[in-house]
Amino acid sequence: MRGLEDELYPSTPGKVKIDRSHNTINRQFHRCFASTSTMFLWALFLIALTASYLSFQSFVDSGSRYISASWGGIQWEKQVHMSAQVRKENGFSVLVTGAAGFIGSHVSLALKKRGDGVVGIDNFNSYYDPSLKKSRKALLADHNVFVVEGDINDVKLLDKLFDVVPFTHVMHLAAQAGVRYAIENPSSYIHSNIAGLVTLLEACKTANPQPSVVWASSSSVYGLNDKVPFSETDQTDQPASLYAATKKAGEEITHTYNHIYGLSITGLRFFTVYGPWGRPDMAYFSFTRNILQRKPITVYRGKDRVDLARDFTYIDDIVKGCLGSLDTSGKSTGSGGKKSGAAPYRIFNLGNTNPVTVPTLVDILERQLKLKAKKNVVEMPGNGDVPFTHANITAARLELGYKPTTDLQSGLKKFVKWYLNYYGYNSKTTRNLLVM
Ligand SMILES: O=C(O)[C@H]1O[C@H](OP(=O)(O)OP(=O)(O)OC[C@H]2O[C@@H](n3ccc(=O)[nH]c3=O)[C@H](O)[C@@H]2O)[C@H](O)[C@@H](O)[C@@H]1O
Repeated sequence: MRGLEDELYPSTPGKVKIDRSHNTINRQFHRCFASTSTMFLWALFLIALTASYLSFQSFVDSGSRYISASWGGIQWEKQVHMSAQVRKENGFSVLVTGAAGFIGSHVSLALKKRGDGVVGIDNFNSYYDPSLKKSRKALLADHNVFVVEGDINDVKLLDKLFDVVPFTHVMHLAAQAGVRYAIENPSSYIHSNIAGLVTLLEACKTANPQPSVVWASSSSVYGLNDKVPFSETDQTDQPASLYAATKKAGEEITHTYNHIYGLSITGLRFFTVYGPWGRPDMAYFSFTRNILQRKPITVYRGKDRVDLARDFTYIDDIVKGCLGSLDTSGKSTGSGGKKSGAAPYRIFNLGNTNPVTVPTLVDILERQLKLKAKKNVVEMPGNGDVPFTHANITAARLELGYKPTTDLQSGLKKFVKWYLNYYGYNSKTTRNLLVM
């Protein structure tokens, strides 16, 4: 049997000339020494191998979730400058975080179209297909909006951005979204929704001038609240998911920065936003995909066979609410990290005020796709979901002029049209698919 020592030498007979003239003691000493050093070398080799494997793994992991991109340099600064240029009197220069995301891309485009300067930042993580985010980035580039690839936890990057542009506003939409995914990956919610938020607020507080901050909270903060419709003054201390808990924490954290540093803060509780360029992880999107691919969909149902319901809100209505919030945000009062007076702190529901059940959502999609869904109806798992949401939007109507105008049927029609076009269901294929 060949030992470790033998493995280091060629096994082909005749290739090594063995010197048999040594005496036995010498030979034994040599063998013993050689075998110890060989084992030592092997151990070193194995340790090095393991270490490089582990570091490669962590590189792959971090790379796929938060694509590390390079930034900086004259050309880069020029792009940031150009993108931030304001093209109307009293226009804003807005830093939009999560700009390659669903809501972020729509808001960025709307701001740019009305003459505000916009710079985006997005980490292009792989929570859902990053190619969709890249397509949104390309669309924004066509409209002269530059999206910086980077993470809101990158202090140096944020400082650099505030150095290059004196942003008047920050529209903070970067987040780890998704209610049920928190079971699988809790730390990503802490990374983006807590640590990232604090890093961003630190940069805002130190910036001179301080920007006004409008940011995305969530209807999920109402958690197990059963008083309908949900009002901003209702209790929000019973979150049903870690996602909701991080959004609720965000409301408290932003309050602190408003109180201590005089940052103007507006938190928007979005209610299940849907529409073209949407998020593939959401029910309306994944149902559409599966129905078209003739795959089954899972429809959750509440206790006692009660249907779940959501106050589904169309993206264009949400964009109007975001712009209205920026327009009415009022100024931050601090400078150099010090507050010099009270600044606005506001929270608004942005919903549709017309909850629709999940089976009705499926019915509408079936009609629009002209295909029957293969439904698996199962009891809602205890993984963070809530049975229904319903927004009271009185405050947003009064203060932001917010008035949703798109019902679920019309909104889904626009979504389906976009979906078929984006995923290449050309008219011929679509005609084939449109058979019940
Ligand atoms: O309003 C909000 O604040 C939240 O809205 C959505 O969360 P959710 O309402 O759970 O949206 P979906 O994941 O699209 O689910 C909609 C409904 O479909 C149901 N559903 C979802 C997925 C599925 O496979 N089957 C199914 O029946 C859910 O239980 C829920 O009742 C977003 O995913 C969150 O990021 C956002 O913060």
